[in-house]
Amino acid sequence: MEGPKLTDVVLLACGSFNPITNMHLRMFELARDHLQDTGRYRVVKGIMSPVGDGYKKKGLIKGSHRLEMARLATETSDWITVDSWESLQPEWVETAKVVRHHYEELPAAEQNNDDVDTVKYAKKRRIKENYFKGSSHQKSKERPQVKLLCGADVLESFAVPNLWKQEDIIEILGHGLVCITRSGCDPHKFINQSDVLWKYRNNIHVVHEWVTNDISATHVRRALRRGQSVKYLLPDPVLRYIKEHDLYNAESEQKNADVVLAPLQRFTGASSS
Ligand SMILES: Nc1ncnc2c1ncn2[C@@H]1O[C@H](COP(=O)(O)OP(=O)(O)OP(=O)(O)O)[C@@H](O)[C@H]1O
Ligand SMILES: NC(=O)c1ccc[n+]([C@@H]2O[C@H](COP(=O)(O)O)[C@@H](O)[C@H]2O)c1
Ligand SMILES: [Zn+2]
Repeated sequence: MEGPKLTDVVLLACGSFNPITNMHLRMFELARDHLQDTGRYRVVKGIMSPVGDGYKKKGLIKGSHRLEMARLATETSDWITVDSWESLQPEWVETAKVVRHHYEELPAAEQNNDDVDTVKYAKKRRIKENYFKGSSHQKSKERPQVKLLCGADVLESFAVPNLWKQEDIIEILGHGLVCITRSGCDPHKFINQSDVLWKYRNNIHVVHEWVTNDISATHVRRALRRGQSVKYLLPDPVLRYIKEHDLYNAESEQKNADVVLAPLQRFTGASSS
């Protein structure tokens, strides 16, 4: 007897990943379990998309280093990949456009082998096999859904004036969003208080992280500046890479210190001081 038809989903996480931490990786595992536990979805792939340097966030180190650390961190995963498209764009790209890009590009990308720079070949083959195994879209040629994966702080940032365009929020919610709880945030309350989020509430999956994990990249950078240990907060190969290139110090934290964050610049017309 055939079970219910599963909807294929690709999870897309956008962020600074400055640097990538174990919690960024856990987010994918938590989200996949949650979606698959509903009995409605099959998660075929995870994509991590580090933001470009044009985002201008304080302390944001070069995209090439953040990409490489993300690649090192995901080497042992057979379903989480790293994509460089966003970080290679000359200017900061709205997250809605990143979701659209992956939604439009995915089937083509899966059918040719030209993204070997983002995933090593053997790993790419495993992901491709997984992607097509028993896949509903293989027969129907249906595109998988691309759902944005984020922490509750990003969801709550939707309310920050001039940070997000309303039409972008609607486009993202149309695709669907998976939100991981984070200390200090109450996504259910936030959804209840926002008319637009309430309208799309069935497309928002809130994943409760019971083993509260407060790792933040800010904490990791601060500890590194102070010469404190960050071992076990991020994968060993990432830590080795950070040390080898001396990536985080007082100087790197001052990057973009006097610059307005790109979305605020774009949506208010503000510029650097
Ligand atoms: N501990 C956590 N719990 C839940 N979500 C998290 C956690 N850490 C990061 N995220 C999520 O991961 C994504 C990428 O986040 P980001 O690169 O900003 O990491 P961060 O740890 O929040 O860094 P920073 O402290 O520099 O803001 C965001 O969606 C963010 O909400
Ligand atoms: N309007 C928008 O599309 C918008 C605004 C703010 C942040 N973002 C994205 O959210 C992510 C947030 O990252 P941080 O939490 O590291 O700032 C980044 O990928 C950034 O591009 C998007
Ligand atoms: Zn953050």
